[in-house]
Amino acid sequence: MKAVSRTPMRVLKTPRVHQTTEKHRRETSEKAKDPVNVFCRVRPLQSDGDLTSLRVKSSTTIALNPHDQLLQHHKQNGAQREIQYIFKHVFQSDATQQDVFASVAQPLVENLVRGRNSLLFTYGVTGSGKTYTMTGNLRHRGIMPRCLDVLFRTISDFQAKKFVFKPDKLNGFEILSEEDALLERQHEMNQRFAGSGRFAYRNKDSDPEIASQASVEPMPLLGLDEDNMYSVFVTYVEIYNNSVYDLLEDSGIQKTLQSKIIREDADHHMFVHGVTEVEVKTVEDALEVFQMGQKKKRMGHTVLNAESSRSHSVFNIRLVQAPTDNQGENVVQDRQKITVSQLSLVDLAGSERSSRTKNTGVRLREAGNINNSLMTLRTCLEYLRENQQAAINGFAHKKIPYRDSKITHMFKNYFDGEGQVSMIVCINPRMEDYDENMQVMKFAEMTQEVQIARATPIKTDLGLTPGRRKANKLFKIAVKNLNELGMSEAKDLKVDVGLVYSLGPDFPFCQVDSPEAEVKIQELMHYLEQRIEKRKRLRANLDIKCDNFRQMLMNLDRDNLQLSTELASLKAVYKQERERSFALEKKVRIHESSIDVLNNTLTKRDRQIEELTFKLNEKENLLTQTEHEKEKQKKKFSSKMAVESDKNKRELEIKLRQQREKLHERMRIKDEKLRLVSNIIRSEDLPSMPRSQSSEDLLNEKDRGPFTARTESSVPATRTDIYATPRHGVAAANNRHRRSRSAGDKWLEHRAANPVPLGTIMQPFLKNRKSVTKLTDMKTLTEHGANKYCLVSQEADTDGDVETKLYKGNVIPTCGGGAQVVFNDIECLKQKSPVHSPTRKRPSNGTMSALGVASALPSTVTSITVQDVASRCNLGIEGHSNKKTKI
Ligand SMILES: Nc1ncnc2c1ncn2[C@@H]1O[C@H](COP(=O)(O)OP(=O)(O)OP(=O)(O)O)[C@@H](O)[C@H]1O
Repeated sequence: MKAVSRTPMRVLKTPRVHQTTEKHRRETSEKAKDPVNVFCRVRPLQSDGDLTSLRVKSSTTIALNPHDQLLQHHKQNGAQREIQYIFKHVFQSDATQQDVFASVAQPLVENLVRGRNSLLFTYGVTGSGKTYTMTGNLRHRGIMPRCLDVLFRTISDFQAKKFVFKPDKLNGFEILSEEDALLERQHEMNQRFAGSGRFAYRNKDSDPEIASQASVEPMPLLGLDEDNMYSVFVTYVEIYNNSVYDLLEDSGIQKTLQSKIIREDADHHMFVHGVTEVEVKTVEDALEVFQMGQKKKRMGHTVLNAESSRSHSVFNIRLVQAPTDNQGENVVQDRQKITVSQLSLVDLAGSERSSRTKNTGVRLREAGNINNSLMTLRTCLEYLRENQQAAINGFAHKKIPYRDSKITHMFKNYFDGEGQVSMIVCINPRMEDYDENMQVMKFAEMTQEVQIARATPIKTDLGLTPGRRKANKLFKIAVKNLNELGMSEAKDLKVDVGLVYSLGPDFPFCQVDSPEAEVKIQELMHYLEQRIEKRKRLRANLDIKCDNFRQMLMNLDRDNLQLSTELASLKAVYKQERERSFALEKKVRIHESSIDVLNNTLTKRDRQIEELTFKLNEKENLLTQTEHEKEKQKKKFSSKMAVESDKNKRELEIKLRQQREKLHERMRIKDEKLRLVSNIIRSEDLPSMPRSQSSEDLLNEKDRGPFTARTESSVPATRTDIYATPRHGVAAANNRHRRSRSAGDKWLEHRAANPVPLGTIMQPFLKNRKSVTKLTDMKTLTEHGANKYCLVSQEADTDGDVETKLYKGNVIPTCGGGAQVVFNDIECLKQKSPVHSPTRKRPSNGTMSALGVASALPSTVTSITVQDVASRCNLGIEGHSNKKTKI
């Protein structure tokens, strides 16, 4: 920044920028001072409807404009329309966190690495983005995590082991021996395992917030002294109501933090007495410590009912560095050689006035304290600037009231001493903040004019060879590699990196015109003798080195010669191998081309297989579909068939029932007829019934069927008479089958197996007869060629009289090849029982009783019923032999 040209100033009507004088600039550079770097960051508007009071005119200039209504008010107060301010850089609302870090904080981290102190603070009204800029959030990491990140990346390979540097509680550090540091490390580890101590809670990778904040990859910084060892320490304090609190303090069960005092160390640096300094080895460690501080801060605020924006937060990063020894492996055990540099990151409280926030009570006190501390900061900077200007003009100095506020007291040595100070002015461009922003700008304007002495880098030169650490490291790697290759001579190799080609300190100051000239000359002589001595030593050393070098060169030359010969032979071998390799390559190419061809074929085949598989799949699908269809049809038909068969079954059942009913009906009619017939038969005195319509005729008529001709006219009336003579010449149903009487009738007698012998005077006349006991079908009739049929039935009545009835009929062949019997005569023969009274009794029912004649009649006769007789009488066999018998 061109310090003077960027001094902001009010512009009257037309914007105008003041330029500081050339004299001021020259004097500043002469004293190697730098102005405070003031940057401006404009945050985005919260909503699109918000009015803005600010306009960014260029990368360094902004203009503040009051709104029209406000303008009226300001005009009345004598304010101007537009005021321009110039900064080192203006970050517009779309500037990224990385932009801000790269421009503002990266140079400060570089300072830190080079051993210089820096201070960076954010200033602005509440909600203007101070914390956002300094700390940021998970997605938009602020300056602090980025500083840590870049710092650790830079020193990662050059860090001292933990506890090599130990804070001495007076803002300085001491160096522990390797053994002591190891003990400390073990102690810490024990504490961690035991779950006590400050970092007992620590668990790496446990906090995603920390992990994400430490995940960017900035480029490491330049300017690192690679022969030094580094350690990073952090402190985190809060200034609230003008009291300093240590946010990393291990307060145990106590909830409230104890306020700390600020003290000055031996080098006139201010520090918080008894503050907890935590050594951190990684960025994650550091962020975890910060988070712990944040937690404490929130807890403290809850206890005190405070607001975070009402306190100043100071996060200090301290880098401790010290040179390494001759071998570049350990830190030189000399605390005088330690360099401590510090980067203080300060997030100031909101700068608004108490009148605006309309605070009362505690809040008013807070606001008052904030105002006081910021006012003191302002006053201090103002006085500082005035003093600096007065010093140029030779005027008296004003006493700067650093002690009036903790924040100024803490950073006194930055302003009084040396270092680099930067400030980011955070602006919320909304119209409501116009007045506050004006105040902020005024402060920024004044701050930019304050000059801070540039820190002189501390050179910790021990006279040791620069780069010794790296050389040593490389040498070790080389030895290790040789050992791995099995070269035994590697063990004896030694590296000499400690050679010093320096004649020592500068000549002492000699002024020989003073009274102490003698002493001075003596000192000078002593110095020169030492120098000559040293030179001799160096010469001798140089000679030895030169001899060694020469010897080495000769060895190298010899080796070179040997190597050249080897190389020539190897070249020849190489040539041969190359030719062979060419031949092999050629073969490979041929094989490759054939592989290509095969691959092509394979691809074609694969494609064909794919196509066929596709077709097969299609076919299979079709088949499955057809089968499915078939199955469906089958199911359909089977269900249809089931329905049909059900229907048929039902119909058949109905028909069967009808048939059965019909049959029953016919049976009933037949029974009825038979009953009548049997009644007629049993009637004792058979009156000569007119033959016109006897029951037998009725029966015959019914049973004859369509193929049977009525015999009524041709057959003479049958008379049932116990004395009836046998009749001959029964009319045939079919004239064609009539037999002549002269031929003689052939009788088929159908009787029981053991008939009761007929003891009657009258014997039945059956000439040319054949007896059968069973008549199953027409075969029996036709077999014997009978044309007459006689059914013999024997019954015993209740008096024991045996009655033998002979039912006679003609056998008439039928058209279907069967035969039928037409009964036309009944003969009744009776035997009187000698044991019973001659009184005749009619049988009570149609069944012949076996009582009384049991001994005389065989059992078969007794079982013959009228029904049986009727059914036998009614036997008409017709049709073919395999046809059912018709009844
Ligand atoms: N440049 C920016 N870009 C995006 N968001 C921002 C920016 N600056 C601030 N904000 C947002 O504005 C809000 C207020 O910001 P922040 O807390 O940093 O203000 P502050 O000045 O620190 O306030 P306080 O004085 O109360 O601490 C936050 O939600 C933050 O994310």
